[in-house]
Amino acid sequence: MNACSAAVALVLPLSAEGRALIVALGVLVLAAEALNTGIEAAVDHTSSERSDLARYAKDAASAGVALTAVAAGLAWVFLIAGVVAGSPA
Ligand SMILES: Nc1ncnc2c1ncn2[C@@H]1O[C@H](COP(=O)(O)OP(=O)(O)OP(=O)(O)O)[C@@H](O)[C@H]1O
Repeated sequence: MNACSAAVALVLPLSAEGRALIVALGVLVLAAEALNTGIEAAVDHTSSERSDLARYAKDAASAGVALTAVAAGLAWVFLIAGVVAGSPA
């Protein structure tokens, strides 16, 4: 998904800043996914029992990933709107 996003950003007539934003947000999503994976592993290592704290930790980490993906999606919306409007994006 990130590779597709970066490839499309390179093909579309975006400014260097627009391309940098898309690539940087893609890397941020990967970083958030890595942190989420680490938190899931740490929680599972700590205990295999179900608990509210474990659920909170995993859900918060997962929400962090979702928020970075939303940020990347919003950046795409604004950049595409700029391309459609003919203004430099
Ligand atoms: N130890 C736990 N206690 C309470 N809720 C949990 C726990 N582990 C996971 N959950 C809940 O399940 C959701 C999915 O977690 P996760 O992706 O780790 O899968 P899982 O429930 O551990 O099952 P599986 O490992 O079989 O896929 C979490 O976002 C959280 O809401």
